[in-house]
Amino acid sequence: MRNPFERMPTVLTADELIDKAFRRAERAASAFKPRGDRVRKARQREELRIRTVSNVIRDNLRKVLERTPGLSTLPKFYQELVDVLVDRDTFHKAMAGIDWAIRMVRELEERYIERIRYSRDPDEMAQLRRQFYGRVASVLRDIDDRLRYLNKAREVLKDLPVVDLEVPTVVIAGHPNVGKSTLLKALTTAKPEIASYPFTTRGINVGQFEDGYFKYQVIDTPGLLDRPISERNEIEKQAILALKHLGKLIIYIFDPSEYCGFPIEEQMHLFEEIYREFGEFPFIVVLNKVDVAKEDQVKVIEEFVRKKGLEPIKISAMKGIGVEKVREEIVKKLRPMAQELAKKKIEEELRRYRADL
Ligand SMILES: Nc1nc2c(ncn2[C@@H]2O[C@H](COP(=O)(O)OP(=O)(O)OP(=O)(O)O)[C@@H](O)[C@H]2O)c(=O)[nH]1
Repeated sequence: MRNPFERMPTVLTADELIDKAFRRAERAASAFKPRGDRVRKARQREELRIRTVSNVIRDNLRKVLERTPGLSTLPKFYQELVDVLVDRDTFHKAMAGIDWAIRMVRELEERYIERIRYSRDPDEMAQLRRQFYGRVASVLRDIDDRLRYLNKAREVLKDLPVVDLEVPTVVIAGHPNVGKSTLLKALTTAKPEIASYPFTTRGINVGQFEDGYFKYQVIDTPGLLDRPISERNEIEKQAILALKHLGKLIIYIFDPSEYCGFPIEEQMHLFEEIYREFGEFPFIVVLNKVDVAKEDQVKVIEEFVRKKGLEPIKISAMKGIGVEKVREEIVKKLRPMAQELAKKKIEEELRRYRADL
């Protein structure tokens, strides 16, 4: 499980990169012991400065290009989130700007080295080298806006949630305090990992369990599927939509006891919205806190859910009652997909293995 932007390096501003390269060049020049007459010595030293500046800058920029994934190669889930966070067009222009700068610096390096080689005057060589510095600095300043944009983008992108896209995933929905994280903890064996998620202050909880053959992932999304979608702004809506590329099954939790602080009516309303929004997905409906809920409260919701053609599962996530049933239901609904994903993975490995032979 990895964040695709995990390896993206910090992007220095033009001035930071210029400083770094010039300092490195001075250090190299002062440690260097050239041989030969005065003219030869001067030439070697200036060449070294130019090569060092060019190498430091190009290495640094190349690393940014190499370690930043192409946006269109990302899985759909990440693409949707990236679109919420950064402007693709600006992002691509910034990357193209870096590519241009690398080529320009290389070209200037060759041009000025050649001119220094033809010179026989140490003062002129120093002047040429200073000219080279000036030209390089101006190339970098030309792309300063783009470098700054990429660094800002990096800061938000490296916080994208880390989820396993190769494991069939269940997304838990329902009002705050209905028991979403308690159910996640009861369902999954591992301690849930907290992954950050754009536009939520609390991050999403991710846990996994196995049925003996395959793995399943359960995700609790505080702040996302716990209040009416109609109240969200466009950006939040898109962050919610991204979940469609991740989850393949929704567990909706009701709290008939109303201890969560939301009346049953309101919970039904939220259910309707989420059921409509995620209509293409299978749903498991859970009635939690049956240890404290009143019989008539449970009945009202049961009837409401049955009218939708769904059979609710009564549980107490806290006491572990009914949790096994929920797990069985998840497996029943997602197993074909788990099989399919496992098959694909094996085929992929086989293909790679054959290609290596
Ligand atoms: N009596 C009872 N209380 C429960 C049960 N499940 C959860 N709770 C309690 O309900 C409260 C809320 O549970 P959480 O699991 O934090 O709820 P949540 O939906 O994850 O809440 P948010 O993270 O705010 O969205 C906690 O105090 C739990 O102890 C249950 O089955 N019975």
